Amino acid sequence: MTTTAEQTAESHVFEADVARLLHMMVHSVYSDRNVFLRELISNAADACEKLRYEAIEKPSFLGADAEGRITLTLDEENRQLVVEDNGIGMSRDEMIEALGTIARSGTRAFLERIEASKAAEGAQLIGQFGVGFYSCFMVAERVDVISHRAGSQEAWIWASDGKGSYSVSPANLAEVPSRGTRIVLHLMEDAKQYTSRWTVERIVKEQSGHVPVAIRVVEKPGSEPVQITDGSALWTKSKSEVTKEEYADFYRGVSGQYDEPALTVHFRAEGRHEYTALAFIPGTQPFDMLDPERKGRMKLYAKRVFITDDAELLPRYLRFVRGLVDTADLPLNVSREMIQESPILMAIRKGVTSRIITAIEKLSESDAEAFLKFWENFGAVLKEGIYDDLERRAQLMALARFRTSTSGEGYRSLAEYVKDIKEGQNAIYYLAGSSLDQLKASPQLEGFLARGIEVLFLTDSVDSFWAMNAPEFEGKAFKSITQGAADLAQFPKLDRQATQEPETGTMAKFLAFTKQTLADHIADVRASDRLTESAVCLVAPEDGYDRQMEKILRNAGRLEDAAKPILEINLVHPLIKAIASVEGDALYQEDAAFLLLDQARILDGDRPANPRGFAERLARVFQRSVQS
Ligand SMILES: Nc1ncnc2c1ncn2[C@@H]1O[C@H](COP(=O)(O)OP(=O)(O)OP(=O)(O)O)[C@@H](O)[C@H]1O
Repeated sequence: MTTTAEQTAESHVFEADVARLLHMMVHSVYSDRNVFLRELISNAADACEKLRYEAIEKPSFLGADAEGRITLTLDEENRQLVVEDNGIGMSRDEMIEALGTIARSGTRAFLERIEASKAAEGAQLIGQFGVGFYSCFMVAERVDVISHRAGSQEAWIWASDGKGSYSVSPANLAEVPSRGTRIVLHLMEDAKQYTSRWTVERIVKEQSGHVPVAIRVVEKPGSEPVQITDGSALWTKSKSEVTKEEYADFYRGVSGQYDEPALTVHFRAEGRHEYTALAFIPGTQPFDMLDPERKGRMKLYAKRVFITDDAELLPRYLRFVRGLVDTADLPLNVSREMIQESPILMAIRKGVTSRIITAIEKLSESDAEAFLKFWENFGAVLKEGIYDDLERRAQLMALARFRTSTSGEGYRSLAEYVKDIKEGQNAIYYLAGSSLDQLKASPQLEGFLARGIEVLFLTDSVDSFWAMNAPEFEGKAFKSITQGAADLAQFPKLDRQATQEPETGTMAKFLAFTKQTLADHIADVRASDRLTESAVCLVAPEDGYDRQMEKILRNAGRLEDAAKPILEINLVHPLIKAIASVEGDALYQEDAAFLLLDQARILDGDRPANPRGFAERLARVFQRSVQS
């Protein structure tokens, strides 16, 4: 650094989330420190690829130095490791943006989860997050980033000890690379092994052997560079030439995850469109998978030139897939915006989607255990396709697995449901809600359990949407058991003794009284055949939304006035019989009617509509029961 540069160094404070991430990294729960090298190499390779892309429009960016290159210089004496690339480089503003903030969505939620977790689980979470540039502070007590953006007449030095602030100062052009980024790691005492050629070479080959840019090592300052990987792109090889380990290494590089892929799909399409796709389904769930803002991360290459990772190469319901597509059909000088609308890309998207779904289908047939693990990780996202992708709806429904009233700890497919369906049953019954325990305790379920009729338990928020829209599976419509009439009378109860005919006269009067009393709150009161143990429950009217869908829409502020529900009453329940038999005490019966309604609300996980009124009525009824 020159004297002038030091004088003009500005100090900046890290954004709060960066400071938290750095703190965690340094006091680290994360034990595999080697990953910092992969993160830096991956950024360097991305920078080389971005340069190739920008140079299509501005060939002068390449000058006489066209080939992308990453150089690792080891300096044992000064305990330094330098990672240098001749890629696109960063301007001052880009540096401040990229190395002082975290742009990724879901970061705050991630940090909270990790801070609340135990050490071992935390380590795993960090792995899933993809620690990025900041991971170098696991091994370095100080980091200098010297960067020269292609085409710019300025270069900048970013420096930090990772403890809360960093400085940015202009660099002397004569002392910096003509283009690209040099990252100098001043290694901690206990990280000096990263100046050993043997160690570094081993880690690089293991973690980054297939990045598409050649990597060289300079054993000590002044030595000749030795190339250790050739930058040949793995996806251009044929499947038989690639080992499982090579695929796994490549997957880790492209996904930023540290696990094994659950499924690898690698193929070359020929004919109308020519392209190669290499796609992976991760073995574990990324921490931000359900984040609706989360983008897909399939990279698009054109003849091995990286174009963008923003090309929507897959439908949203496959956003957990990682990988790339390389095509010879796109002209390199096409703009990113035009790429989005290109018919070639649409054809590729269709082709890759089909191959991935077919691979998932094959997995479901060949390895039930692996498939269920996949389903537990990604089923909730894949199900969005049942709603979104009409063309593949039937295929996706066939893949779907569910907890049901008869599945126990296991899962059931819709085909299994239909195979075991009761004689005369025309619907696939479902119950939607936010937790399995709550669903299992639902009063609406009782009559179905008593008759041995299977009910799907739907706990993902996307479920209510597709279940309402999916017309049918193998000729059976989907029907929510919290909506409309249950029509269960035609199915005998498993335990026939339980049924008792209610006394119609008194009960009819009681039903009519309740209906009149609660008229402002409910659409109807009727005798229920879906209840066996509970006294009451609420269901939604036949047309409109079911109870869960109403809740989702209301919580999202998208439903002003929910339809009035229907109160169903179990006429053989001792409580109902007792209340109905108290004739001539209108105030008591009115209190009881309101309390029954509130009880049904509570059973649905809601609160009494008027807590004060509820408390007063409850007090009166208690008092009466003690006095009488
Ligand atoms: N060698 C480099 N050359 C140019 N830009 C770089 C370089 N290293 C980092 N950057 C910039 O810094 C940003 C932050 O890097 P970081 O590794 O933290 O996250 P990322 O690469 O965006 O995300 P991920 O690690 O999940 O892929 C990069 O997106 C890039 O813009």
